[in-house]
Amino acid sequence: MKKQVKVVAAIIENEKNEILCALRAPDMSIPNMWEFPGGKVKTEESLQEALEREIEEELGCTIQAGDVFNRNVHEYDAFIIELIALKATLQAGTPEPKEHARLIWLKRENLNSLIWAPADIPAVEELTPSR
Ligand SMILES: Nc1nc2c([nH]c(=O)n2[C@H]2C[C@H](O)[C@@H](COP(=O)(O)OP(=O)(O)OP(=O)(O)O)O2)c(=O)[nH]1
Repeated sequence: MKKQVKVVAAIIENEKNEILCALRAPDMSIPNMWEFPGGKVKTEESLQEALEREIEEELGCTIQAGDVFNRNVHEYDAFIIELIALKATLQAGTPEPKEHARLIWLKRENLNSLIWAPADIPAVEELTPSR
């Protein structure tokens, strides 16, 4: 049976209505694809606690994690992911790519110019204006 992982990811929007996008590094799993930063939820953690911890570790800044925006179950070749995207707001510090290859802020209408990790597509679609 494939391993199942529960992953939280942050939809962080700045004052210019841009959303933070992160490029996975060549040495990460699912390499060279764009994602919303975050990571695996530990058993004792709430979704919000997990996301706040992961963002501190990965981006070196403090966020407040809010409500669930999108949930998607996706089957990769090697594992099954439950990807839970939460809205989040920056509280302190500036996001820096400690593990990612790059970070960029993009307007919603430009999100689909990136190559996203397949599990992220429903969240990207929900964020993207239909016309
Ligand atoms: N953080 C994050 N991970 C995502 C997204 N979409 C997606 O498929 N993933 C996958 C990539 C990873 O395999 C897994 C999250 O693991 P992680 O970011 O905690 O990375 P990790 O180093 O702990 O895991 P791993 O590389 O050892 O598998 O979920 C996303 O939007 N954000």
